[in-house]
Amino acid sequence: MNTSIALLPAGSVSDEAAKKLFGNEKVTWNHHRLIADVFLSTVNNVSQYSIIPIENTIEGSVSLHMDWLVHEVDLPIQAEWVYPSIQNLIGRRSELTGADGELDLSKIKKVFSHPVAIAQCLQFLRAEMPQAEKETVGSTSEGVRIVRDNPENGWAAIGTATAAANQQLDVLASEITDHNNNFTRFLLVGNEPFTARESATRKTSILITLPDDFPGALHRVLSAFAWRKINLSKIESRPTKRQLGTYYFYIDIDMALDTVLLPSALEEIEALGCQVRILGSYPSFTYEQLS
Ligand SMILES: O=C(O)C(=O)Cc1ccccc1
Repeated sequence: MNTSIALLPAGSVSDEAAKKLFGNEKVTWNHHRLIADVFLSTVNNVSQYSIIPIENTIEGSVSLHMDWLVHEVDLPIQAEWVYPSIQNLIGRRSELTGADGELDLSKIKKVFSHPVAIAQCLQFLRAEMPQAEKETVGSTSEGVRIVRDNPENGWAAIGTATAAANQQLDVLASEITDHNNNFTRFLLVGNEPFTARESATRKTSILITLPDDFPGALHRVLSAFAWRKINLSKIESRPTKRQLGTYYFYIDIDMALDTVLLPSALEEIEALGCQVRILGSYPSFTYEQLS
């Protein structure tokens, strides 16, 4: 049977990244306009896995997606990998040329894209088309589709060169992100382990909620990892959504859950009165590993 995978629409960064992870595997792609539906497809057993962009070099964590992962669903992380986010300005050149026949970006009235893609290109937009309104949509490819369906409005989108080609639009400016070396970290979530590829690197993601009124609790949590020489690659606090000023900590650990020292570290943390939720223990792939 084919593996079925829910993800954002064809031509999105997620779509390109997904093809990199799955290579020549036989896969059925279930595309959705909204990330909520990408998650729900696996929750409802329509897909085996969902593909979630979770963090970006420029923008940091994608809060909406983190919130879905933590609060709305209970889908273990089965793999993570990184993929470059190369963004382009896309539209109809014929609609945006001046009397001299040159491309005139001051004719652009509105730019559509995913909020993370807009955030990656803010300086470019400010310098090149300060007049343009920005409108966020569910994915970069959705923005490109809207521009395709609405000619003669002076609209443009930020998206992949694949989306521009798919929708027969022009790349007006390529590689427009404000910083080079811009990568996005993707998660594969679902109930089945990912076995299509092997990686020597494994990671474990956990959520920790500290007990109330325990001065130094975070210090004690961190020292449970520190004295065992367990490396953490990320720690981020996010609101619990229950009361203003209460947080949980999202922690990525550079180690598989069954590595000797990790279970005892987590036991020590629970003994402090912390709640520990395991989000997954999974292989991690660099871009080079997938190329
Ligand atoms: O909208 C897309 O193309 C996505 O896959 C989400 C996204 C947007 C910007 C950078 C990385 C992922």
